[in-house]
Amino acid sequence: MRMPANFPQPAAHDAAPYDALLLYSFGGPNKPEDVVPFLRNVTAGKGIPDERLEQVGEHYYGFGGKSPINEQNLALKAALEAELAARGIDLPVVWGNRNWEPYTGDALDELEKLGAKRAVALVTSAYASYSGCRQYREDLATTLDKRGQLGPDGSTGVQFDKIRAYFNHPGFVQANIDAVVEAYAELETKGGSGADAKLVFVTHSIPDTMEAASGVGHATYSEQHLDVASLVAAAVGEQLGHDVEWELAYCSRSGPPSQPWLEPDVNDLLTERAGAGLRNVVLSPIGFVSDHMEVVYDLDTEALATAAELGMTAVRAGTVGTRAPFVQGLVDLIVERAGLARGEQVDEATVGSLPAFPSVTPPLCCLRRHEEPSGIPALCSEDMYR
Ligand SMILES: CC1=C(CCC(=O)O)c2cc3nc(cc4[nH]c(cc5[nH]c(cc1n2)c(C)c5CCC(=O)O)c(CCC(=O)O)c4C)C(CCC(=O)O)=C3C
Ligand SMILES: [Fe+2]
Repeated sequence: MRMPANFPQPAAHDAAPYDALLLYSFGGPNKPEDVVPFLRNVTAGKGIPDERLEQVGEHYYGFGGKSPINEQNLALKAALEAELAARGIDLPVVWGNRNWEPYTGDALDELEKLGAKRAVALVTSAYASYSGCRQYREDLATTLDKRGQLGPDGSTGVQFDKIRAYFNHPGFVQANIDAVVEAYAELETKGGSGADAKLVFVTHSIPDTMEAASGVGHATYSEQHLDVASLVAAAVGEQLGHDVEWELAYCSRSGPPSQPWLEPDVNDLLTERAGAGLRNVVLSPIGFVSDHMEVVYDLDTEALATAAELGMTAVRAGTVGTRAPFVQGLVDLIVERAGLARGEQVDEATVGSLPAFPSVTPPLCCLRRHEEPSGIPALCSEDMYR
């Protein structure tokens, strides 16, 4: 499939009816004392074994107790502000996180200070699953509820809409293509051979139950990744002038060993392929929008060490971060969502074989487990209790 060199740029638009943008992320610790309370926030009631938590804590301590995620979100916020300003769109950007400061509630305080009545939310997760979709929508509803701002009909202090899952938006895909092409060049400078390299896409593993539940009303989490992967591999192959063999692998599994999660783990895949003679690898972290802890630890520290032990030449491609096609694409998505909110016909740009995902999610969309409504309300859906 051919990717457009320049995906279409809409004319400058108003973002009405929105009066603010919520940049909504995961959060991460800023210093060693934050690590344990942060992990408690993340894992509240999720049955992650203590062993795993200690391990994950060590990953953070190895980086001075500080995750790169907060600075990256500030950089994304600045890039979004610059792109909005360049298009003449007056939309203040407010940042909030599910698991660390500034918390969702801090963002709601700020939105109130701005006098915002209707905000559009952008979550820093490109794919739809419980972790990247409903969990954010539940957190928003729960936080409003605690403030007495969630009415039984879903009416809220500030009203929220959300941009759709953007894994198949041309901006996100183009930014990944650019990053992978650069990684192939880097592989050559390290003495590797791009023509012999395998392109290994990597994303966050999730439990099989969460994968199954991610497919209500749309393709599942892994199917979304496979679509992006095949597009990126084909476009990279075209630019490099040779076929690119690729596979999808997973990282950052947690949970008890008895619980099945998506596989293969990236380290296991590398080990197996090395046995079959593979010597050159490009890792492309398509599952992550920036270089946060999973990327700098699970890939740069662990997977690259595995590759080195196996005698491979390996490089890790960049994440989309603040690359221009990605940031421009996000602003296109905000403009698109505003058009939908105004009841206009809009062009929902996509690439690949999957349709644009719904921005108002259908009932039972992206539950943690199949067909088990959690009883937790979730915003930006057709039915907030399902
Ligand atoms: C799909 C997915 C994304 C990608 C989408 C997205 O980007 O949002 C993501 C992102 C992130 N996950 C993060 C951190 C953690 N995730 C954990 C645990 C879990 N993640 C899960 C899934 C995902 N997680 C799941 C199914 C669990 C099991 C518990 C549960 O069912 O919820 C745990 C607990 C310990 C552990 O088990 O690892 C931690 C510390 C950070 C912050 C990193 C930083 O600080 O830089 C980020 C961005
Ligand atoms: Fe996670």
